[in-house]
Amino acid sequence: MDPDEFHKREVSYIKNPNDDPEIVKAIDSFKAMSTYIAGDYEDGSAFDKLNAHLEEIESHYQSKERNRLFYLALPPSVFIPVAKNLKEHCYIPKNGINRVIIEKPFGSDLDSARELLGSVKQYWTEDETFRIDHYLGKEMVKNLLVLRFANVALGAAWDKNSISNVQITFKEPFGTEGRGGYFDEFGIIRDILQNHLLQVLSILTMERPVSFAAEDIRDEKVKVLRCIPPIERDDTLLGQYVAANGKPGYLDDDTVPRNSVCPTFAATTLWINNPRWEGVPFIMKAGKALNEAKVEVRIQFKDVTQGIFKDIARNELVIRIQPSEAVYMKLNAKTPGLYTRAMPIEMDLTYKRRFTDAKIPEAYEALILDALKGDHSNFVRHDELDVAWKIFTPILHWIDGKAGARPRPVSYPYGSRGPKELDPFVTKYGFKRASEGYVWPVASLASL
Ligand SMILES: NC(=O)C1=CN([C@@H]2O[C@H](COP(=O)(O)OP(=O)(O)OC[C@H]3O[C@@H](n4cnc5c(N)ncnc54)[C@H](OP(=O)(O)O)[C@@H]3O)[C@@H](O)[C@H]2O)C=CC1
Ligand SMILES: O=C1O[C@H](COP(=O)(O)O)[C@@H](O)[C@H](O)[C@H]1O
Repeated sequence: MDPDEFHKREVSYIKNPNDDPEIVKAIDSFKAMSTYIAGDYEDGSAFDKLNAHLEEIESHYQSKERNRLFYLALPPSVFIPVAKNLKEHCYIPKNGINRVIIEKPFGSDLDSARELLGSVKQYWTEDETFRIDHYLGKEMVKNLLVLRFANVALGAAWDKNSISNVQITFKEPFGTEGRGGYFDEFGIIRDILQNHLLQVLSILTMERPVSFAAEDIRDEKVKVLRCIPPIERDDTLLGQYVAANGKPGYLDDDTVPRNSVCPTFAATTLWINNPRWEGVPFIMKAGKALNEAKVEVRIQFKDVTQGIFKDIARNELVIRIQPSEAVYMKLNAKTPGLYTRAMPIEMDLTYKRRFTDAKIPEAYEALILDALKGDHSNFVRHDELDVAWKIFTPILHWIDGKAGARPRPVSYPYGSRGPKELDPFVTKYGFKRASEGYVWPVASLASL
């Protein structure tokens, strides 16, 4: 492929470059040459092909000085050699800026992540390295910082005194669909919880950063993550989907090893040992082949003290990351009319209705632009990764069978909400379904 094609492919992530002079400047200052997608190199000849590519790029750009951004989405086996080759063949040593965006997996446990980090560091400095977690580019994840720190009302209730429990949920309505071979090595915890959901959790719970500077934000994220002890087995529920509703089970995927006990669903509760969050359960749950596509944060506030109101619904703040971004707060209000009766209502910010002409950027679009600008705020720092692996490694080793027999996930039908054990699991941590009897939108009061 003509190396200029790489640039086009990279820039094509940014949908409307001409809308904003800053974006045009950032793109012009970089000729991002290389988008290595894992799929391009998945066969055995991966390394040879990459070498050929690098030579091609090298000869094409030899005489031209330009800044360079490399995007590496590669299987671990070729990752380090490529990082090394890029440094040796394509690096601009003088008067140029070199940056490398790296995709997960960043290792598979604490030791392997440290080894990987160490190897990359031999060639690329922390300043040049952009570890991407595309959840950090999602509009609603970026909004967390503003919601939390630009609203005194929310800030005042953001702690153990007001909050009973928090759920961070990822649901996908499809299974591995022939990609089970890849998935089976990782499982749902490495695929979703250890990175995407933990990133959401850290922004949700960190203290206010001194400024919007990347290091100030990342310092606060690391600080709160360091307060989280490794996940306990008793705080974990693992599931695997089975055939139902005419859809195949996980083990029916030909690329999945027979009798695999890889979890395709996990719910796990994290605890934050600091004065703000002590005792508040943070339940992360993620699964494939579930009943819907949804990623949300559900913050459930405590019950009102008994007295004038009994059996009243709890307040809940829902931050829906996708699909259809929304923030809604469930409150109680008087039903209109002559009598005083409380009913749950919602204060609703649905983006499509409120921001009718807004263009919400794709996560990758926003992040690649950040990398072009050299802004690390929404990329994962090395110590953040280290502490994330500290939290998850013991439970992963248990699941991998490194601490005795491998745990067997409970089964759940394709297209369901998850294992039947899920509702007792979340109830154990104080979750009470606030929506029982909740009608939205309310068409008629008489129906209530
Ligand atoms: N802006 C908007 O679009 C707004 C929409 N609404 C709508 O109002 C309705 C109520 O809102 P909301 O509370 O968010 O949604 P739900 O009533 O679907 O409640 C969601 C919560 O209850 C759990 N849950 C769902 N079904 C069951 C079940 N059968 N048994 C036990 N637990 C269950 C879910 O768990 P899990 O996630 O694990 O399935 C989740 O924690 C929804 O239809 C929502 O779309 C309300 C306000 C604003
Ligand atoms: O990183 C991953 O994320 C996707 C889900 O991303 P989203 O932007 O569609 O929410 C998931 O399907 C994939 O398994 C995982 O590797």
